[in-house]
Amino acid sequence: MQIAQQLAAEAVHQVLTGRNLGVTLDAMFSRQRSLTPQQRGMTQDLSYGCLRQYGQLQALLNQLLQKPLQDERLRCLLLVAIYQLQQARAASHTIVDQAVQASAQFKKPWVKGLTNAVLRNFLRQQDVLVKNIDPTDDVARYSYPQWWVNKLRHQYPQEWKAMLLAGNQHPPMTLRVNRRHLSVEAYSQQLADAGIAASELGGSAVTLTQPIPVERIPGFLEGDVSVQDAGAQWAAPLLDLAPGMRVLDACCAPGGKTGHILELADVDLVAMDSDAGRLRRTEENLQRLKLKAQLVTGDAADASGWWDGRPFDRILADVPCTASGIVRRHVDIKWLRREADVASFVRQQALILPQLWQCLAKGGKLLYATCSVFHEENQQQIDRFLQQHADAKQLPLSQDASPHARHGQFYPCAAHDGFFYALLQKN
Ligand SMILES: C[S@@+](CC[C@H](N)C(=O)[O-])C[C@H]1O[C@@H](n2cnc3c(N)ncnc32)[C@H](O)[C@@H]1O
Repeated sequence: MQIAQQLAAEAVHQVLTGRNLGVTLDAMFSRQRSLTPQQRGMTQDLSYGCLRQYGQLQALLNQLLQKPLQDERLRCLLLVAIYQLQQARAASHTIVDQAVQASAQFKKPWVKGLTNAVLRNFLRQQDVLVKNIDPTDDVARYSYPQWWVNKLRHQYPQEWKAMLLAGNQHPPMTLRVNRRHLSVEAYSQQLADAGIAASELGGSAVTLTQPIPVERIPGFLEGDVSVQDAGAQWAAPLLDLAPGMRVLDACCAPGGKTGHILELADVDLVAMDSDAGRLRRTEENLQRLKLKAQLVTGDAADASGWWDGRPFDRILADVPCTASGIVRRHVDIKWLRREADVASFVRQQALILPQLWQCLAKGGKLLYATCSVFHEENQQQIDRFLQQHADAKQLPLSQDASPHARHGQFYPCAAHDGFFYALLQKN
């Protein structure tokens, strides 16, 4: 699987130069049409794994080098190979040989020798190298940027470590059963009949013990289920929907929560997003679920461009955010985000929220949602909004869905990603 090692190294390099991992892999796979599903799967596993542990891998590699490498692509190849050696899923000599051969592409006389020496030294000294990692080096210890560790340590003096570690786990595959089609119990039975181990998480959520390709999920193509993290599945029930309501799903794409809203109640739904491409994915999702909404392309920060003036009874504001709560699914976010991005998302959210508020009917409810764990985007944003809007009050959340939630902040844990929900009512 030399090709997977090389492609993963290239994908890691692309992420470290600022590109999104999913987009990078999609582009790679569409260029390399001859790859087998196994090769694609392995490329994905290696690039996700390497970025998940990047801080630690980097600290290990640095101990093995006498001076920093100038060639970033070579550095990424070594990081991927060290990750593979740590995982020990293939014979170590094969991993080393593949990396040595791959390093020939760098066309420098010393490079094969260096690759061979670094990786063989790693194998010989692995345990000592791990022990020698400086315990005060947070980046190496937790594999997050320093500013991220500092922020969480400051904002969550009790929980920060558990939150960082939860973000480094492999995410489970969780499904949402379309209860318009069948009950959770009936679907669990279908899974059991198909020999797929799973457990019910409450509400409409069922987690598979082992992730499987979507095409193999029973009833997926028929719209019986969708893939959605359990934390994201709280949004639609929190909206407290009733048939006939006029509902706005703002920042809806790719439509995970849009489908859930329509599964729960016969509402008149407007689903809007500024990204026309992502909105098409919302449309495809609704087609699969056989549900209908009015899809609108528009800027949530400027309601004059898309709102017809008729107030909404319910609004879901699933605003753009740092996505700091979902890093176990999107490992690249840890390395793509910069500290200054937090303030920039806070500014966007602060523009969107009052615009959506004016579209809400008196007595109506707006659910503000992020998939972030940073306070600035969450309760601090809401506190500022409440100070500026005398007609708004924050309601307690009716659902106590998770033992890992407090005051609307759902902490990332084994069962769900990190989310924040604030339910506001207009007086
Ligand atoms: C967190 S994602 C939404 C996820 C979606 N609600 C779901 O459950 O599948 C945020 C979305 O906000 C959209 N967005 C960002 N800025 C926006 C704006 N100013 N107006 C409308 N949509 C925006 C992005 O295109 C993105 O689709």
